[in-house]
Amino acid sequence: MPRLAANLSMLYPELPFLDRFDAAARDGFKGVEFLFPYSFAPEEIAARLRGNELQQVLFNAPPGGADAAGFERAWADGLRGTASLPGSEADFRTGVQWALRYAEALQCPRVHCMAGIQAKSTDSHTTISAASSVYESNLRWAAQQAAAAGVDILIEPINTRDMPGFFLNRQDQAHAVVRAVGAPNLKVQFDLYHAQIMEGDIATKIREYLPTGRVGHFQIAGVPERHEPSVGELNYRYLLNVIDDVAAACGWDGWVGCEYRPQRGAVPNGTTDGLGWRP
Ligand SMILES: O=C(O)[C@@H](O)C(=O)CO
Ligand SMILES: [Mg+2]
Repeated sequence: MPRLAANLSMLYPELPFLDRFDAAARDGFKGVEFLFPYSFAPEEIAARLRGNELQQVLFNAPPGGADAAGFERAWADGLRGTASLPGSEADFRTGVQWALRYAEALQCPRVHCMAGIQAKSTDSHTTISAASSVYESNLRWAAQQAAAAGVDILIEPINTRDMPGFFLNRQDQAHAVVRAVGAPNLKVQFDLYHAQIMEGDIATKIREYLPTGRVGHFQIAGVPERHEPSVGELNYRYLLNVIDDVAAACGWDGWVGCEYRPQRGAVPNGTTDGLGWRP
């Protein structure tokens, strides 16, 4: 079975963030991921990882803004990354620099840079081509900065129902960007939940894309409610087996993030009680 990481932004919602590391370790997870660490000192998080013998496998660069308070405000204001936003290049670079400092402190090998939500425009062709060119040049710069630290930069296609206007929505679009940028440490974060909503045919896409070496990470959740993978229309056992088989054949050695909202919500032990789906 692929290695499963607990997503601490979504799992254990009944606990304060720092206590979620202890809970994940108690539940047998060896890896964790989350969206943003910036409200906490890197040393505080590193201590939780060390104390629980957990690996940090992924987190996100800031969604926008220029400092820790600004990052929180940006998310609350609806910013979902700046990588494809013309005019936000300075915030993008500041965010990547913050992320790489945390990645070093947490010994985390992957940072996800969200593409961002495009402003509505009457001239959509010009908007898309300006966004594409900013996106590629920002990602090229980020990948260069991250290479020196041994970190992969990830991009994630996200479904337009949850994030209307988000720039990156499909696997083929993401792989085309990675090919165009041409940096070996720029990879795709293949979230099966978003992919099922946008395009389906998930097993075929795993078989198509994983052997390319361009997939850096997977995430799973049930569709459409984003609860436990066992709830909903995806056959997650079959899909985890497909990942396992293809990974063994091509030597892929990554993680699958459990990025779902527990069906029982924020009740005590709701996440733990819902973990029976794990193989
Ligand atoms: O799928 C998601 O929502 C996350 O992986 C993310 O990074 C943005 O919210
Ligand atoms: Mg995801």
